[in-house]
Amino acid sequence: MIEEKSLELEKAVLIGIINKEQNAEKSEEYLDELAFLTFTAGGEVVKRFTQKIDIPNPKTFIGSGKMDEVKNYVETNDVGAVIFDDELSAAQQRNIEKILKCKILDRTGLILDIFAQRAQTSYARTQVELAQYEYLLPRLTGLWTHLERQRGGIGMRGPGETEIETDRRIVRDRISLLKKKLITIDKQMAVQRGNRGKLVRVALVGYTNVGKSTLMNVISKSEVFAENKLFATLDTTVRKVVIKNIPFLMTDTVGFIRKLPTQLVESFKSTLDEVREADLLLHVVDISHPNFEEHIESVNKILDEIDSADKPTLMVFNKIDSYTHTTIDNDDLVTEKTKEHYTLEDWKKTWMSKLDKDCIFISALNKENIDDFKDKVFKAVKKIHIARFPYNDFLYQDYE
Ligand SMILES: Nc1nc2c(ncn2[C@@H]2O[C@H](COP(=O)(O)OP(=O)(O)OP(=O)(O)O)[C@@H](O)[C@H]2O)c(=O)[nH]1
Ligand SMILES: [Mg+2]
Repeated sequence: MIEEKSLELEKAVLIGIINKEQNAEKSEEYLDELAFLTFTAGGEVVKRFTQKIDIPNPKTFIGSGKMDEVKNYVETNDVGAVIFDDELSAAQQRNIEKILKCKILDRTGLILDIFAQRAQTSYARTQVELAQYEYLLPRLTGLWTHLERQRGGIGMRGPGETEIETDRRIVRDRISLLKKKLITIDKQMAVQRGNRGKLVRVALVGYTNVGKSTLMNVISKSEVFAENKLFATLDTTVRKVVIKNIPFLMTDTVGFIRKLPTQLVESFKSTLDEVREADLLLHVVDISHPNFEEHIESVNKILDEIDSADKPTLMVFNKIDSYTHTTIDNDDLVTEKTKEHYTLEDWKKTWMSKLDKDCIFISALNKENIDDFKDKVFKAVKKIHIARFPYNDFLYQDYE
């Protein structure tokens, strides 16, 4: 496992940009998420910098004036890591490292670091390690190019070149070894999934930290680890659940995030197969999060990438207990009603008109509306169960 970029108890500075796609407010929200990621990785955010730029500087991402400002801060405040919200090229990362003389991470690197810290089973560790090497490979090339250029011309094929080649070869060998290892595990997992028989499979999906594991624990009386950090779950848990008289399988798995690194999506293929092979998705949403609609979009995008967007889906709006909204005074005739003024009832109406019965509002923590939730899951599972076991529907006589 490569863990050289661990952020344990480190002072960190965040850097984001403001441009046509993301205004100052959006940029701030993205940095909030980056701060939460940093906290999850064990770091402490001491300062944020933003810069208005449409086209990032190809050499240093941000402009030189801003870079001076950051450098000044980093030097006087003993900062250990500078974290960019956007993906840096290998060259940019190297250049910035030279200027700031501290650890430079981008969002992808940070997420990989969290996954590395949190992977428990050897299976999850193998998947993360593969993703880390895939991320490292192009950067390894970049790591050396400045030396190549310095040496220049004749004699360039000296030890530097050999070293890069050796390093690259080692990494490539490792990648192919890990891939082989994963193929073997994948096969075992596929057999395991096959052994589960024809039971209906339900998968909890959703953005990270929305309460999937908490809901799993409520429904299945299991004890999946849940906490207020991102990516608490990396491994998949499958439990047999019985509601009324139908048994089915419920899967809790890794949460999604905006711009989930492609390396991770690929190497977590087998974990995501649980989602791909599910008959029914429970898309859990944290309605108390100001960006929950964007979270839904990110999740849908990833579901689309893994060919699972068309599955029967129940939208589960969780954390209604902590939902808050801004109110407009009765005598205020100026303020326009926007989404931040929506009451929970407004949201219910909005989503019910969009999805009809395929949505439910609950609190997994306070067990609010859990009976209705179970009822909806039961009905959805029953529909699939009947289609699968057509001669077996006498089982449901009591529950028509
Ligand atoms: N207020 C409130 N908090 C909740 C509710 N459900 C879960 N939480 C909290 O939200 C946090 C995240 O819960 P998890 O169950 O770990 O979320 P998850 O979706 O499994 O997260 P990952 O595994 O990291 O993707 C924990 O601190 C929970 O206690 C809820 O209904 N209301
Ligand atoms: Mg979880």
